[in-house]
Amino acid sequence: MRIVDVREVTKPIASSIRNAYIDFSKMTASLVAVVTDVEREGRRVVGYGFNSNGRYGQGGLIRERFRSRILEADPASVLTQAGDNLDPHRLWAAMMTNEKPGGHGERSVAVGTLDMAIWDATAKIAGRPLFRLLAEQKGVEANPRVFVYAAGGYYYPGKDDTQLRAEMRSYLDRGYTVVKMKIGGAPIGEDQRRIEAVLSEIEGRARLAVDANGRFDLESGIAYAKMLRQYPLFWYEEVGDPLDYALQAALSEFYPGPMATGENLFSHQDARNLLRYGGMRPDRDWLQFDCALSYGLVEYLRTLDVLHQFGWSPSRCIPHGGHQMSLNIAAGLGLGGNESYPDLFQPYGGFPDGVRVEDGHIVMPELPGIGFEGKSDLITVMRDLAE
Ligand SMILES: O=C([O-])CC(=O)C(=O)O
Ligand SMILES: [Mg+2]
Repeated sequence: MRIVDVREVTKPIASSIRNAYIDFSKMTASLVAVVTDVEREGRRVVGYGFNSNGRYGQGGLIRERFRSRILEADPASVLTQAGDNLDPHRLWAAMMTNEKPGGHGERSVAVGTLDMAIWDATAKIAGRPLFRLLAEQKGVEANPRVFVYAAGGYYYPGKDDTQLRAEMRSYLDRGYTVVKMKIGGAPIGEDQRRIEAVLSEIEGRARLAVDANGRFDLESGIAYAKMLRQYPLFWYEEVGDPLDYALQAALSEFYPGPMATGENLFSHQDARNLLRYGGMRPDRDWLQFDCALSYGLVEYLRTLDVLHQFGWSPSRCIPHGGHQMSLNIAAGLGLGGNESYPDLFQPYGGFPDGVRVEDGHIVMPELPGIGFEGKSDLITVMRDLAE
């Protein structure tokens, strides 16, 4: 049993949307395939992965460093002890050979993308849905019913409050009970008007989260906190620079409601610093680390260990990214849910065909691997790469 090839292609996921920090006019993502020599049900097992929106494709790093480390590793050294499957932990160690600690930048995205494909292959070789495999490995009960919320509410040219309201209403009509919109990309008075427009549209049917995408310094973060705290928001997200833990800690003095952050922290060490120094409150705040940007599930398991040490429940995690990988982690390991972008980043985001959101939850189908084979538009693009 061995990995015979690793392929990467960088795909556009561009759109005209804008958050408080970046526009997505040139956004890309890496799609990767890990090709094995194993056959299951008459088909070669190929694991697939991709990175979440926001950090661009990582073809250069994957092709120049990580692909060759996987292919050059002694095949037996990256299998389980019994030799009956790939071992994602050993493959992770092979990928990270000769990498210095710290500086968790783009490299964590490249490794996270490959790690997704490795876990997909591993679960397919085991013939199980990944969430079942993860629950079994951890000795816990899987829960295939997962909370999901609808992220959108971006700024884009020509969009007014009427369109914003219609967008949010459409998420409610599709079964969501929590919706998210962007703030910090307009003057505070304008954002307040947008928030009130959305709140009056969804009143009684759903809750609203707002996301500043790390735009604010302490002073504007506090000004927004004072404005926002009069509304019953689901959360106030990524207020300041992701690595400015002192800012995050100071904010909690001005914002008693739930806050969320973590999508731009890319290692368990950074996550630990957030818990050590960021003043995050385990009874109400939310952690959004996204394995597809942060060295994958092997690293995410370390992050969950850190959470445990600091007295945090995995149910406080609702990852960024809207991909099926995090849905599997949520269902298998008891996370609080997952992000979803109902109208963006297709075909990568979303759910297998036929999965519907009901009362803010989906139910995972029993598909081997991550479940990409159940999403026809996605698996078509994937198979173009490697089958
Ligand atoms: O707009 C983005 O970069 C995505 C984002 O923050 C989110 O989904 O929370
Ligand atoms: Mg965000």
